[in-house]
Amino acid sequence: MFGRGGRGTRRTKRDAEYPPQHGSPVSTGGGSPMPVGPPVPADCAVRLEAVAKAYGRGSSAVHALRGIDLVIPRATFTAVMGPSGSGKSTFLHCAAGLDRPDAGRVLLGADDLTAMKENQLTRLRRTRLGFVFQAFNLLPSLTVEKNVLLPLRLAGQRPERGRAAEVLAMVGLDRHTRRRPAQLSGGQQQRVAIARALVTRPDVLFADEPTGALDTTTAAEVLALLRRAVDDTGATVVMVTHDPVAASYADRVVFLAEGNLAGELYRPTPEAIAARMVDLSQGNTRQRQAA
Ligand SMILES: Nc1ncnc2c1ncn2[C@@H]1O[C@H](COP(=O)(O)OP(=O)(O)OP(=O)(O)O)[C@@H](O)[C@H]1O
Repeated sequence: MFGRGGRGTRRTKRDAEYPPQHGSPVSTGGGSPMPVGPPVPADCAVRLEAVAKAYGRGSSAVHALRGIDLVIPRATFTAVMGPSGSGKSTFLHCAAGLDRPDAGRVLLGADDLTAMKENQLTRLRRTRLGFVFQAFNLLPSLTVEKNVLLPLRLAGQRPERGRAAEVLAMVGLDRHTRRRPAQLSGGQQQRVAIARALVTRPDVLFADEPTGALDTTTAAEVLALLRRAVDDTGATVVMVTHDPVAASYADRVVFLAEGNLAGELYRPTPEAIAARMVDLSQGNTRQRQAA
């Protein structure tokens, strides 16, 4: 199993390197109207360029994302936060190729997701991305091992049992390979989901409220696992959360408000994140009152 590093011991050698001090900015500057940006840095896992997405049309359109420019470096843990309705889910769906932006580009490494056909996108999601959701989404009729091997089967790769054993050992569940999901606790099910997301060695693991259904102690174990996946295996994790404590496990917290980037914090405390969230929520309330 990954060690139980906890939040007190989670900093690594990357502390000296991230955020970058010179060149290769992490935010790309905001507001560039052109989808053609500077060359993609070699260590860039995901890059969003002027990404915009609206639901509906005309005066009733809801502008969920209003031109997001963001670089997510490899082997980093990014949390995405913001008030309800600020665009977090839309951001995650666009960044992970689950939804198409109306404008702008999303690059996974050097590959432009927004230029891909649907079948290419499906293949890319199966082979190069991992997903963890609040509701675990395990198949109840399959054993733990078969759930973990499923992405390899779907990607047309050999379902190597050795690889399943490896990722299940990472998450501390190597003795539970033959159980069914219903025979596991919620925290254990989420650990299986993390093993499943890591089995293909994805370029990026996207997590949508991964601790939303867990108690505080179990949530801390799951977050420590995500942290260790970054620190020990060089995974790149992007996580949407409402929880400042969960977000404090990340290297960087990116804030959204009304579909715009609204700042970022590096290696913040839960208190600093909560304070920023209060500011953003009050801003939202003031804007609603002024409207
Ligand atoms: N399918 C849809 N049709 C119409 N409007 C939508 C749709 N999906 C999202 N929206 C709207 O887009 C905006 C951004 O939604 P999104 O779900 O991305 O926000 P969020 O920050 O994830 O919210 P929450 O924290 O409440 O889950 C909201 O105003 C929402 O009502």
